Amino acid sequence: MIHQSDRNNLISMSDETPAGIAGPRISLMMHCVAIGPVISLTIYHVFFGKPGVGLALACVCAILLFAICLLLARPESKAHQLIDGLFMFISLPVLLWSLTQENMYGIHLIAPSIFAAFIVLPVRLSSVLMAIYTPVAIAVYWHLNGPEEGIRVLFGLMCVYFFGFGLSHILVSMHRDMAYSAYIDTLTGAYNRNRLFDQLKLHLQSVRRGQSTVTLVLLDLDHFKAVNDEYGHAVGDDVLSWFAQTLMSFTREEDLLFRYGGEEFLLIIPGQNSDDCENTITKIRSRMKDAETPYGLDITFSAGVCEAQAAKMDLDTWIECADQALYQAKRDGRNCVRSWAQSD
Ligand SMILES: Nc1nc2c(ncn2[C@@H]2O[C@H](COP(=O)(O)OP(=O)(O)OP(=O)(O)O)[C@@H](O)[C@H]2O)c(=O)[nH]1
Repeated sequence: MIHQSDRNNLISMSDETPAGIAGPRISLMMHCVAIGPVISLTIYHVFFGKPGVGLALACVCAILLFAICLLLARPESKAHQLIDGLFMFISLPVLLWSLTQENMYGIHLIAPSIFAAFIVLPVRLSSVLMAIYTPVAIAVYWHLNGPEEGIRVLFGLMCVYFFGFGLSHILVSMHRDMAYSAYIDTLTGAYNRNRLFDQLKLHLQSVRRGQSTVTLVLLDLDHFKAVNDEYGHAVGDDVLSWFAQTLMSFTREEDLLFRYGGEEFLLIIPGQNSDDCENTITKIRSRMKDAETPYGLDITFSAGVCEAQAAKMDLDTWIECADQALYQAKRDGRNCVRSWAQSD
């Protein structure tokens, strides 16, 4: 089982926007369609007051500027969200203010702007912001036009609010679930190989920059075939699941566990060198020995440890060296840990 905080970090729903998960091109189109009319109306009110060629040009320029800003910022980056936020925080009050003006120019754009906020802002932010903005817009309109008109707008805007709220949550949670099942091995709860190479690359880069020490551990259950043969595949599955979960409960938040193969797991342990790691695995082994195992089976594992060495290693050699150390542990009788430096 991977740590809860890490599951949450895998895809943080509160930071995601429906536009952002659609990919850069669709995202850009959705931003322009969603915010474009709101920008147009804002310029109209602030600079012109009545329609004309100047207004049209200003609107085109504003939307182009907006699109360029977004193109320069990576989707889902903080800069991207800042640009969205900035445009929404300028546009929404202007729309509200327009309700207090003669002819209430902005009334037709209040509903689209609420919807736009749900599409381009992070879900948590848009839910809170629009839960304040929608009643304020209704109250302003009600106050100026009386209860009969007010009730109509109330129904309309509340529908838009709940529709936008529901849609944005559905889209983002569907995306999160998809990303989750793409990264997590369902039997054990450990990460699967899809995420492994990205993480190894990131850690190797930080070692090369001299920023950290990272050690990789390959772990393999001993005589696991015998468990399957003697007790059946279902019991074997329970053992794998127990092993992964127990391992994760004995490691730190920043250690990442991957299911590397059938009964083979890989741990990335940042901040520990080879010796520290050997000690850690030895401690884990003795805690596991005392733990309650499924069906009271005697479960042991062998481990190969390899610290990343900036000058020498690429990804393949790093894993290969850990594999050699694991092979040595198996040759030395199993139920032990060997580090690559020793076995080399
Ligand atoms: N139940 C179950 N068994 C699996 C799974 N994946 C692989 N296996 C089994 O794991 C066993 C691995 O056997 P071996 O590679 O011979 O390893 P071992 O018996 O642990 O022997 P040593 O590693 O040398 O100690 C095979 O019997 C596979 O069928 C799985 O998802 N579930």
